[in-house]
Amino acid sequence: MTLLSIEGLGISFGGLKAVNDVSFTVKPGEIVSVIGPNGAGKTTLFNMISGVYRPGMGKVVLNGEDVTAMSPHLLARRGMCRTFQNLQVFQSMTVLENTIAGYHLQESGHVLSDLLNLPASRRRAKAAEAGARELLKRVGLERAAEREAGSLSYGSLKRLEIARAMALKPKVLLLDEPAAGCNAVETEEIDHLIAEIAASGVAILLVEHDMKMVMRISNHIVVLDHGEKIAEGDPASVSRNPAVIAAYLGAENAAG
Ligand SMILES: Nc1ncnc2c1ncn2[C@@H]1O[C@H](COP(=O)(O)OP(=O)(O)OP(=O)(O)O)[C@@H](O)[C@H]1O
Repeated sequence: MTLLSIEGLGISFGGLKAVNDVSFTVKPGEIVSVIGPNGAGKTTLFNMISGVYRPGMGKVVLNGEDVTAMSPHLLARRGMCRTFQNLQVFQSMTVLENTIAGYHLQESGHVLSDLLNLPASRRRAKAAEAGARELLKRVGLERAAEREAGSLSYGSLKRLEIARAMALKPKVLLLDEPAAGCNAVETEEIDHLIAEIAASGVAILLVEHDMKMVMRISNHIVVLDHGEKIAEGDPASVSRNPAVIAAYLGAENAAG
């Protein structure tokens, strides 16, 4: 069963086709990665899928519903959440407070009862805290709950960001470079976390530069070059695909 369907997505900036006619699907529990050389269009594609950019062409279909260009907030309510390449955690809040903030993104319409501190709002706050502690356990940060987020290692911050997105109980989780800036040990911890989240039935869509990680954890890989999808398949077939090898070598030669 397809959960997320990307159908012919494209966008141009000025005359440049940053992404052109890209299609693929993601199933529950599957880890799909989007790779490609610098400037291939990965971030732009992610931004279209997650409602940050309005596509010039094509559709994003989530659970059978056309959600193209829907705001990130509405997408989250329908079960699609994302993390960002640059960490979006609140550095001066505790790890627990940051995770609880994830829960509040989900809610609206409770402002008055929260201001008046009514019983229902106290119940919600308690439930959010219990849920947040549970999530922190899942990402291995339960013992850091009361620490200021700013004092965490980079790898822990990345895991905190995943915990915060998980507070929204996503069916699809979009991860933008979850291992960027992490050392080998931290990357492996994030590997395990992503695999565990996928095993629980969440569909994962990943943009990541760490090729070893991509090859280790992906079920399916979509390769972009100059905005076009040039290949897709399992890690083994993609890594020996001549078009993929040429794209990466071409990018290396251009850089060198
Ligand atoms: N807002 C924008 N306005 C104009 N051009 C843009 C914009 N965003 C991206 N581009 C261009 O679109 C192309 C694709 O960029 P994008 O950042 O999506 O690539 P990428 O694969 O994510 O690259 P990287 O691996 O370096 O992050 C590039 O040529 C880039 O310069």
